[in-house]
Amino acid sequence: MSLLIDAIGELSTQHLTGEASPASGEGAGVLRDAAVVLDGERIAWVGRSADAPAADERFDAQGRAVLPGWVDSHSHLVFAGDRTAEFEARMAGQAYAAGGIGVTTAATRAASDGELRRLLAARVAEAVAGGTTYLETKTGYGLEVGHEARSAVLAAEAVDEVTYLGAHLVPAGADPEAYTDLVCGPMLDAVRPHVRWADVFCEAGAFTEEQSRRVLAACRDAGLGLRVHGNQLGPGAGVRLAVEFGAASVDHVNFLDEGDIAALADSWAAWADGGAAGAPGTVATVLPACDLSTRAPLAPARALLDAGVQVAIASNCNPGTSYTSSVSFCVTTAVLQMGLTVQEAVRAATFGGALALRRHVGADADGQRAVGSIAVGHRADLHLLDAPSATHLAYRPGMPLTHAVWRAGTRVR
Ligand SMILES: N=CN[C@@H](CCC(=O)O)C(=O)O
Ligand SMILES: [Zn+2]
Repeated sequence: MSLLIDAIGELSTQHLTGEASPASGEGAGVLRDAAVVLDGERIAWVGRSADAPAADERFDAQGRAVLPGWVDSHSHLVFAGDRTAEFEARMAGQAYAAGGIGVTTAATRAASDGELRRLLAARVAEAVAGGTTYLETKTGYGLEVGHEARSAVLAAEAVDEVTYLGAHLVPAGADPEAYTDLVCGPMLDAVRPHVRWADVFCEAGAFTEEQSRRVLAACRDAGLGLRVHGNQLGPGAGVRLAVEFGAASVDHVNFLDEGDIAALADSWAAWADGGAAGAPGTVATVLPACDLSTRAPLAPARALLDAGVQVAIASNCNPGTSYTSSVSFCVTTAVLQMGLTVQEAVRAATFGGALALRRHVGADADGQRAVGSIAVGHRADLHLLDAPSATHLAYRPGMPLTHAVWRAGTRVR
């Protein structure tokens, strides 16, 4: 069954320069008076409305804007409980500290499988309703072999990509070195069949550089892709470790020095913008909602882009630092407060997220279609705004602009 989405006022393709998009013949960026044909789960055609082929059905976009669905490459959705009191204390001037993770860990361990499954499904539904079509989430509120494995299993049922974050916090009373051994050994073995990625919170109050290095090495040796929570609460080793280990992404990046930015930029030196040649480097993932909720200095997204670093924007939805899955809100904030243009922010929240999850091109070894950009053969993940252009995301902050969402060719909102 094919569907022609016609009369699109503005189409943000975000596809790579040089990548085939035969119908349009244009490079990365924006098409006006456009149309897209979906065929099953894939995009079959992209181009001008006037040239659109016939399809089984037609949807009239009535001049509205279409973007790729948001690719949310950083969230922590497997949790129970609430941290309102901690948030209120923070708004009264208290600083965020990693220890709050322990509160959520206790509530999560106490929840039944059914309760966690219900909470997770509701959170995924909220994300989709806001235009997210591809979603990563992490373990990290189990912090014990059985509970981490349970979180991984439940996450794998509900989202597209699962990350093992046993190295989120050393549980109260545990010896840090012995806990790191557990994360690198029995816990990793239990979680491994259910996850594609591993992450470590390399920060004061969480895991030291040496402990983080051990976790990254063990998880790399187990065949997992790597990600790092780094430089969130202060300067530190997270960014450099991420680059050294070839991590796909380092996330937060609030406290960077020139050397950190140079290391990230160097990681992209061999990557051609065409995406066909050279290995991608380490994406810098910024989390604007988290920065606001923790009253942290905003991550230097503008400086990172100017240095040639590929940037992603993600929600970091979690009960401690960022209790929102609204990528639209994050994009708005990146434009209004981080100095990105609208198209830079849209790209970071679509193509950038896909790059951070290494799902940005073609069909990979898993046979999965590319996400995060609109090009022939890619997965048909589209976000139709109730607005004539993506600029309205920043021009009309906070307004409910998600009009329709297609995920793998199916209308989900
Ligand atoms: N920084 C580490 N982890 C989460 C917060 C987790 C929590 O406080 O519950 C984050 O990405 O912000
Ligand atoms: Zn996080």
